[in-house]
Parts: sequence; C-alpha cells; structure tokens
Amino acid sequence: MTTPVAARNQIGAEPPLVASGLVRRYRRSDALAVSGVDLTIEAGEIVTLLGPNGAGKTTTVKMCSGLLMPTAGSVRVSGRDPYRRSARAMADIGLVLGGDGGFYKRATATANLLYFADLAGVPARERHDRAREVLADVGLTDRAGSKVNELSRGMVQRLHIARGLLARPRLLLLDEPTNGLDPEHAQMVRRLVRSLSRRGVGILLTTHYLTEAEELSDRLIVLRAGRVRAEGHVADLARAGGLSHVTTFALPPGDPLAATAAQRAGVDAVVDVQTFHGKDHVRLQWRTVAPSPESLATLEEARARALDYTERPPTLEENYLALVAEQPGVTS
Ligand SMILES: Nc1ncnc2c1ncn2[C@@H]1O[C@H](COP(=O)(O)OP(=O)(O)OP(=O)(O)O)[C@@H](O)[C@H]1O
Repeated sequence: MTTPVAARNQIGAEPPLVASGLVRRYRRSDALAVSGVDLTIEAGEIVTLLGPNGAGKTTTVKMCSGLLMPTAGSVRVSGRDPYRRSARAMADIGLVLGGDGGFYKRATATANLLYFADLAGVPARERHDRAREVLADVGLTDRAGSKVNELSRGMVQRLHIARGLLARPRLLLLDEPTNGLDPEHAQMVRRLVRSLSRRGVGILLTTHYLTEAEELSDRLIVLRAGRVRAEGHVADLARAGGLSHVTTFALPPGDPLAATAAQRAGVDAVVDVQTFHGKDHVRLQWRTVAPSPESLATLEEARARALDYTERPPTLEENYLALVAEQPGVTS
C-alpha cells in the first residue's frame, strides 16, 4: 500500500533531508553534543526531535541547516550539500531558530522581510508579494508596518517563522516554534505546519510540548545525551519506554492504602503519590502485564474503595519520561 508520505514523495526526486552519522563536538568540550544521528525526512513528512535540555536537538537542527558544520557525517538537502552554500541549496532550507536576535530592530517587519527575501534569493519582483504572504501565514498582516522593537516576544517569534518561509523551502527546520506563543497563536502555527506539510514541505521540529509533538508528528525521535534513544510513532515509543499500562486512583489524605500500594506495587510499577485538591492521587505505571499477587491484591482493594479508579494506556509524556529517565543498565 502507498502511504500518503510515499505518494507525495514520488513527485520530488530526492528527499528534503538525508543526514547520516551526524557527530558534533564543540570546542572546549570533551563530550559529544551529538553522536551518530541518522535522519531522513521525506516530502510532506513532519519529524519531531524530543529530548531533555542539552540532548542535542538544536545542534542537530543547525547541522541539518548548513549553519553548523558536523564534526563527522553528511547532510544532503534535496540531494545537495548545504555546506557548499549554493544559492539553490540555501533556498531549499527554511531555518527558524527564534530568540531575540536575527532582525534589525528599528526597521519594520516588512523591511526586515524584504531584506531577508533578497538574501534568500527571492526574485526582486516577487519580494513584496512574498513578504505579504508570509506575514499573513503567521497572522501578522496588521503589524507589517511596526518596527520589530515594537512587537511582543510572541510576535517576534512568529516573524522568525515568516522569515523561514520566504524562499518557499522544501525543508523547514523549526526549533521550538511555539515557544512563548499564546494558545491561539500556537494553534495557528501548528495549523500552518500541517498545511506546509500537505504542500510537500519536509519539516523537522523540536519541541518540549508533548501534546504538540503527538498532534503534529508523522515520526518522533527521542534524543538523550546526543544519541537516538528511540524513534517511531507514538505507539513505538510506548514499546520503547517499557510501560504496559497505567492505573490511577485517589484516596482521602493519609489513607494507608497509598503507602501500601507504593510498597507492594513498587516491584512491578513506577509509583507516584501526589497530594492536591484535598486527596492523595496514586499513579502506578506498570512495567509488566503480569503484576505480582501482592500488586493484584492492592489493586483489588483500590478498585473496591478508592475514588476515580482508572486503567488506561500510558500517555506520550509518561512514555517519554520513562525513555529519558536515567536508568542503570539502559543503553543509549
Ligand atoms: N556553542 C556551544 N559551545 C559549546 N557547547 C555547546 C554549544 N552549544 C551547545 N552546546 C552543548 O551541546 C549540548 C547539546 O546542546 P543543544 O543546544 O543542542 O541541546 P538541546 O537539546 O537543543 O537543548 P534545549 O532543550 O535546552 O534547547 C549541550 O551539552 C550544550 O551545553
């Protein structure tokens, strides 16, 4: 069967991104920031890099963009080496790093975009239309004439995204694109990402928002300490995280069943007890589908008298946290 991504990919020859064996060592650092990452993005595919602070996500994004030379490994964007910096290769890449810098603050949003359109090789007769188009894409049409230093942080973040779209790239690299955006504009950016993907743009994004990752991604890659810890769809991460299911229930504060559950189920499950809204909330994340008789007896008691007893599959966040936890014996 032909998948939608495969169908879209038949149109273009080379995938938007093929990165092989990426390694990066920063100067004055012994540890490798990124160590042996392979990454292919097909046309129209949305791939999300997840990982704790310092895992190597931004470093990977920068290496894929032609901005940061890999210590080892290779990058091809639509079959071209971005480090040769040909105009064609650069026009295929939209890089959005966000942050406070990157614009002439006393110039208007439009003036900045016209300048960056020139740099991105947009034909002179198309620059104004293109600037208007990308401002509309990110909902900044009414701020086109505002100076950048008059824009809020969230607006500047959206202007970064607009800048990344100017050349209509085949590969869009978005480093935490919704960071600092209000919910309405974060949703607008997610809608934009989906619509770009439908137009065949390959998208690599990083985020710390797991619901965003789950909602947007065709594929997730979890990095830890510069290496790929797990890769695949949400269900694949569930398997890699080693959690089978989750039981939750609530008890009146101080009910001894919370301590009993922690003690008895601790062998089979990750146990978490938190007190809020006047109750002890117990969460048991099972690492086995066959809990011990002691665990089962505790569950039986909880089912009989605890409040809000539920059994459910683990969320992406629970799987992710299990994956990135520093567990002795887990190889990365
Ligand atoms: N310019 C630099 N010089 C030296 N070390 C760096 C530099 N940039 C990043 N590092 C180091 O490389 C590692 C990976 O950093 P990177 O910014 O890629 O992580 P990240 O996953 O994007 O983190 P975050 O979620 O905090 O944005 C970290 O240990 C970081 O300290």
